[in-house]
Amino acid sequence: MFYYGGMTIDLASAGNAEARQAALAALGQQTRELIDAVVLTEVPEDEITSVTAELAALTGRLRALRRTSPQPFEIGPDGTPRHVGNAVAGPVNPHALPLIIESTPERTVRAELAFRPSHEGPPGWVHGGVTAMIMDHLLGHAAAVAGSAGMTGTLSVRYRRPVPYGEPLLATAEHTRSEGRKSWVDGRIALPDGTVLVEATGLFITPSDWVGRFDPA
Ligand SMILES: CCCCCCCCCCCCCC(=O)SCCNC(=O)CCNC(=O)[C@H](O)C(C)(C)COP(=O)(O)OP(=O)(O)OC[C@H]1O[C@@H](n2cnc3c(N)ncnc32)[C@H](O)[C@@H]1OP(=O)(O)O
Repeated sequence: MFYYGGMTIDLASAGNAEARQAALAALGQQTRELIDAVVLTEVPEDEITSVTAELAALTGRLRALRRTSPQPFEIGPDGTPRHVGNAVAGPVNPHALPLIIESTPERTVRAELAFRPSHEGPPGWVHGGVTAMIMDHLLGHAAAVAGSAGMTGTLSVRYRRPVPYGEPLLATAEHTRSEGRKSWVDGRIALPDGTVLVEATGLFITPSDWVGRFDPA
């Protein structure tokens, strides 16, 4: 079942929805590769102009039919959110890394990741807004798997060291406490040797009309 713009949709009756999502995910990945190719290209100007014209034609083909509502969203029985269109974790969204998040039996979360050249901020390093976005999402995911799915109320980020792109990193987060609809979550992005690069703390608030709707089994 998917929660979709206020409706619940039964996938079995949604035809080949999974095959379509797989095709969209492949398009998303190809587009990520395109973005990095654009950022890094050194081809001659006439080739850039030619590729730009081809991309304009391709864009027109995709625009021929457009959806007008959000992509489906669901929270699985273990509290894991799934939102294929999400800007951080959605496989069909080329803006997303995508962040692939695993939950531990203790309901902490972890994600191995590598930023891309298109995430550059300071020359040679990842943009601080991009790492904050990753932290926001991972902390929100940790709140959800702890049974406290909510919207970000506040996010505090401490940038301890510059973050490289193109290198394997590990992001982790854990729910620390809840009071009513408010939940606090801590997280970090670190090098494989454990050196912490970014630390974050977030307050997530469960909107009143979500209470009980997304409780994990
Ligand atoms: C669809 C299901 C999704 C599931 C999520 C998992 C997705 C995966 C991960 C995705 C992760 C990415 C996630 C994203 O990107 S979420 C996108 C970024 N965040 C937003 O857009 C949030 C926008 N704000 C709101 O929607 C509302 O203001 C919220 C829902 C936050 C509260 O509105 P609500 O009407 O419910 O609140 P209330 O007035 O009854 O107050 C209640 C209590 O909270 C306290 N308070 C209120 N606001 C703040 C604040 N900003 N800081 C500190 N405290 C605040 C308030 O003092 C009170 O405390 P107390 O007096 O009781 O002590």
